[in-house]
Amino acid sequence: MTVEITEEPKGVHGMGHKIRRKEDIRFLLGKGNYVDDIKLPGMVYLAFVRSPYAHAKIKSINVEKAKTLPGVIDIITGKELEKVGLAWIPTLMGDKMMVLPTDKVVYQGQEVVAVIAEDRYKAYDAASLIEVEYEPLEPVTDPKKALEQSSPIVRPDKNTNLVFKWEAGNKEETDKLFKEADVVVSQGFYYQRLHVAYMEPVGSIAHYDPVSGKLTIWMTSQAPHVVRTVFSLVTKIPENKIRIISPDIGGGFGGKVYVYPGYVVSAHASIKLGRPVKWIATRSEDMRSTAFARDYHIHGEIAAKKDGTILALRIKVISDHGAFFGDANPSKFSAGLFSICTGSYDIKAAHVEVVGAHTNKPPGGIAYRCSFRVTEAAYAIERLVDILAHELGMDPAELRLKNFIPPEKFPYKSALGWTYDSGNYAAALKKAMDKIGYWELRKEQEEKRKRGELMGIGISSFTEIVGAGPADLFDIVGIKMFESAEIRIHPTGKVIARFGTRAQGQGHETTYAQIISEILGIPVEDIIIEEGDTDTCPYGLGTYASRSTPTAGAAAAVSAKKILDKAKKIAAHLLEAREEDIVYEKGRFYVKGSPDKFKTIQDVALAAYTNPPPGIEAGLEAITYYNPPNMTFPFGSYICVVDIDKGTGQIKVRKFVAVDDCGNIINPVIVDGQIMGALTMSFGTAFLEEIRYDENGNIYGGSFAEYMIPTAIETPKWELDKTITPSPHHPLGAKGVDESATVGSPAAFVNAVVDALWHLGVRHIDMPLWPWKIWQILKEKGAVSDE
Ligand code: PCD
Ligand SMILES: [Cu+]
Repeated sequence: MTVEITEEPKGVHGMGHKIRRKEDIRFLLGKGNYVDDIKLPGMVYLAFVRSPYAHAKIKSINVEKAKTLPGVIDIITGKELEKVGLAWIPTLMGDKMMVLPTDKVVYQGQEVVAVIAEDRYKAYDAASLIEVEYEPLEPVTDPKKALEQSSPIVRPDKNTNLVFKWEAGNKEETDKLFKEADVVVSQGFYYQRLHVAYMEPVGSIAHYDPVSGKLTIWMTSQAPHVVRTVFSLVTKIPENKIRIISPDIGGGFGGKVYVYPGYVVSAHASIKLGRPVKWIATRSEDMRSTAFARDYHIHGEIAAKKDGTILALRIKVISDHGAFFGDANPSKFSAGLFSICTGSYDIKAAHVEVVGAHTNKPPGGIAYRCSFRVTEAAYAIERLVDILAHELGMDPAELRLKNFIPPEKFPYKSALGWTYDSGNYAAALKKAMDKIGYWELRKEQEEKRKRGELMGIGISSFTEIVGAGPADLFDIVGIKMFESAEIRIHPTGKVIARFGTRAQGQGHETTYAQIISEILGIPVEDIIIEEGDTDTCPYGLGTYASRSTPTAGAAAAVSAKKILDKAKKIAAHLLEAREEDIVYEKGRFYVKGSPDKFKTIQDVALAAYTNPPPGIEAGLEAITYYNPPNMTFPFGSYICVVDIDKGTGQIKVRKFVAVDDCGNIINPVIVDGQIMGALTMSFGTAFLEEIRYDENGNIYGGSFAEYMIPTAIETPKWELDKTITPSPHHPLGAKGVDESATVGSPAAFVNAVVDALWHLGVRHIDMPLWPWKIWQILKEKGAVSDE
């Protein structure tokens, strides 16, 4: 089935309707309920002393002055946590991480001592009075150096900086094809370290009730259930005595999957003091110490025939994980889903090798809008394909069209082992080319080049992989990656539905309601969606990696269908007919042949409680734990046009067309909003953002003064379009979409800039493409104009 997109809601507002987000009223009126909005009686505040060094021994901690400051309640060190077994906790990747250090610090900005005081200001004042004596140690910030024999060792509990070695594919076959190839293109790329820079910094309020023994934690978490399980296992507090509530979240973008020391220390402090303890990171604390993204040193090679047929792909990566291996990947995938790097192309063989290293930097490596390292993969293949086209003197669009997996080959088994569910790559690229007027632009470029003007066109035809995932392949700390949906219809036909996911701005309150509405014919206004409370919601793995629609969306559809089955029986009873004779059409049941005499879903709901048929239990509800049979593979083609100023190196993105395909669409405005947001974020990646460290481990880019995120002023106009290739296995034919544009677009930007400069002998420039970098290159190539 293909869902039709409609402007005007048809009444019940099912799938494909451009309805406004239900949750926005609350946000627009300033009535959102974020962690920092919550104020409990008797609440106290926690602040951290943080390390100025990237690597240092802690010689002593003197808290005497701080203790005497009025309003200070308690001071907690790593030694205290060690006594209760909380100085270290497990990470989601099977590593462990320090909550507070006992002997040495391993990155700048690391939490060292916690202070609890009557208010936030007193807590920070007291923190500034704590004297920590350090003995600086030699740090290592370059992952390549970290892997050398002579490197300082980051971790006190390990004797190597090697985190893992991981490979996929067929090395022999790949090497053989490389030998037979007419052309081999190779290139190094550094995908820089980024911060997700959500609006709301991370935080928590822990509230331990000594009478009931229940620990409630409000937490900025994208995955509250998993965090509860881990907390229970670590603290030995029974899981039903821990309640984690993720209230409204001001953006997560992968950064809130991680478990931060503040969550753990606030919980410990609340248990110890018997009072609610609030911890909210400041903006710069958040930028400096919470999970980063990317930091991949990629070396890629692609082998092809003279006519442009791609044969094989070989990629080696060194990934920088900082002090702890804190990615939130499924446990079998040390390098996430990087093995999607064969992209949209029919490539015979491929081999990938990823080596992870510890450095004296904050941990993380979370999926920042990347579905587990898919961003890095798409960037690598889309840059390589573009370089190959330029090297062969072929048009980059034509080279892509020649090598795309053809529609008839789906389901397609990739050289690195994924089974792509559906796709039509040529259709998306051709649509983008038509929309932007590709061939005219190429002509314009040629003419401009003759006049010495710099104009570039960049394409990216990416394939995403989202919807983790089939439970036999995917787990987080051993918990299988299913997803849940519980739908309950009250006697008056009003609905509450609860999920194991947790939106951070994606609009689930609207789209999940649309899915239920689509199947049960109940108006969206009558459906309340609840997420993020582990006491009330069914167990789920959370929202990240664009998995909610593929998994929870599917679970909602299955639950709604279960309800429909029961509703039919009740309708048959009410209409005094046989169940086989009942016809169902969006919210109405009637006996075959007499559509005028019908019962509505609301009539049925009432009867479910007041007049259930004999032998059928009362109530109308269903729950599903959905295990997806496969991932979904959204895709798209993006084309970017840039003009470069020869005097300043300034780049202007003149035009950007994005054609996306996420299968059937639940809410077209939400999907477009998501794509525009993700394009804007990647515009920041390509042109502005980077977190860097010097060799002493000092951070650059640790505040918004140095870390430039795009504002409305720099952001180009995005022109969007769609093709629709439904997923064959998803009950609604939908695929995830949220990360597509961050996955797909960085290569389009860089390809456009390099395309403008290729004739000057430029093959690659690492992001961010700052004007001074471009200007320096122009100067080197003798192309700067003095005008
Ligand atoms: N076909 C289709 C698909 C989809 N949709 C829609 O859209 C949305 C989305 O979805 P998805 O794709 O499934 O996704 P999710 O899961 O929900 O989400 C997640 C994502 O999401 C994004 N987006 C956003 N937004 C906002 N506002 N905020 C935030 O935070 C955020 N984040 C980001 C990220 S980063 Mo990661 O975590 O890194 O992994 S991942 C991610 C929702 O509402 C839904 O329903 C529709 O409609 N249709
Ligand atoms: Cu992601």
